[in-house]
Amino acid sequence: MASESTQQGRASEEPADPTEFESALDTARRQLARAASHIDIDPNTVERLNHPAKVHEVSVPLERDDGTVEVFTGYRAQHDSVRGPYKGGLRFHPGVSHDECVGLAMWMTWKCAVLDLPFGGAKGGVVANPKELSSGEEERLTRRFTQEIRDAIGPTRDIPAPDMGTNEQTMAWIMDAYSMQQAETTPGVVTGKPPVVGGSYGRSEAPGRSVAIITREVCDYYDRSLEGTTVAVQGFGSVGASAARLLDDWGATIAAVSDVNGVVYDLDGLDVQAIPSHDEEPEAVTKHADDVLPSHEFFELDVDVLIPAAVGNVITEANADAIQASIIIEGANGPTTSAADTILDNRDIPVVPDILANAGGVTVSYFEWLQDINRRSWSLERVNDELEKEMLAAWEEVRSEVDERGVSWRDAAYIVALSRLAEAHEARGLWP
Ligand SMILES: NC(=O)C1=CN([C@@H]2O[C@H](COP(=O)(O)OP(=O)(O)OC[C@H]3O[C@@H](n4cnc5c(N)ncnc54)[C@H](OP(=O)(O)O)[C@@H]3O)[C@@H](O)[C@H]2O)C=CC1
Ligand SMILES: O=C(O)CCC(=O)C(=O)O
Repeated sequence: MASESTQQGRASEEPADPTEFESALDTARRQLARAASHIDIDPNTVERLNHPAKVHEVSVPLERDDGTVEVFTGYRAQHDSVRGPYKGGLRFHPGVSHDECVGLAMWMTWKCAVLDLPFGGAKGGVVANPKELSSGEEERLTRRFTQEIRDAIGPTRDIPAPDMGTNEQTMAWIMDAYSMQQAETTPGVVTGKPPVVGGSYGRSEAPGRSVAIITREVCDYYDRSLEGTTVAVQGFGSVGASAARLLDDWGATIAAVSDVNGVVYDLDGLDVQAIPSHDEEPEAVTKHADDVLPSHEFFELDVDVLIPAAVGNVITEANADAIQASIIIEGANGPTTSAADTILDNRDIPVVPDILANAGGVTVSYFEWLQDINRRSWSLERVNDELEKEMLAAWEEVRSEVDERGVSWRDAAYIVALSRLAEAHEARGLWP
């Protein structure tokens, strides 16, 4: 039984009204509360999981190319480490905030647990728009941020990785800055590095590959062949472009892709292999297109599968009723608000959650960490084979919860994750 003071603490942490703006933290807390109600879990463990273990907030001074100094804010939220070192990406984006990092760190905890990886959850970032920084400024910002969080990270403590606005190059700078501070080369401090400095083959495509694998399995589950299935993918970055290209390879028709400026749509199929990804050329989806639909029309497209793979909070109660697709696969983290989740549930539109669908990124990060520890490089074929096995194992666990309990895909994934976390907390004896 929780003490009165804990219950008071809980009440004060209630997420805001779901019809108002919902932060990643609000969504993550609502999802946790809902999933916990399906299983027999100690309320003290749930209360612990409702809060991050630590949030580091740092000021990051940057000397701009013109000699002026601007101070940016950076965060590293560490949610839970009961199953292993903290793990999760770093974002460079103007929308980064304390609460966003905490919500995203919670999702990392569940994601690692769904995949049964020996990691906990973290997330961080810098409140900055990389499109407004020169390459030199981006490098100085990254190195200084690394210096500010150096005591919080490390190969057995907390291992960052890429997320929106960061990439292999960012990770190489972090590895170099950290290694210089430690006076020894430490590849295991970050994952998602270029293979030439200890990165894993296949890491940058891995989250998109897992989205494609799960889309294939979900289509099969609902007796739908990928051949003839039309798919719309929002965002053409590390996640969206790889998912779209693989699904195209596997016979699906990619009818729409989008970037920050809008949507490109052709029901007969787009040549997604020829469109540069965000990393190759930002905003290339719309830059070279003749007809561009406004961004909000993405959710009303007449396609079979929607894959939001850009930013969070895009499927809301304002557009959930207008969705025509019959399956949603979450490529981005937190694209669906709680209110939208309820609407889609009532409309019998399955939403396959981020913590399963895009988990290929952190899974290959785990492979990279193992390769760094062992100083051995795996071939691309081995990485992709092992990823396929891990994703299918997680898919089977989640699918059987859906079949046995009749719960949503999100609740099923949470049940798998929470059961593992509860057992680990109990085994370590951290809780009464
Ligand atoms: N990278 C990773 O390893 C993983 C990332 N994720 C999640 O996937 C999502 C995308 O990340 P990632 O692919 O790495 O990001 P990238 O930075 O590689 O690409 C982001 C893409 O989204 C587009 N975009 C940005 N803002 C908007 C918007 N408001 N509306 C529509 N499109 C937009 C960008 O367009 P433009 O080119 O015009 O800027 C770009 O195509 C995030 O939620 C991230 O947390 C999840 C698992 C792993
Ligand atoms: O690879 C990782 O460690 C984390 C990737 C990530 O940030 C995510 O899955 O959201």
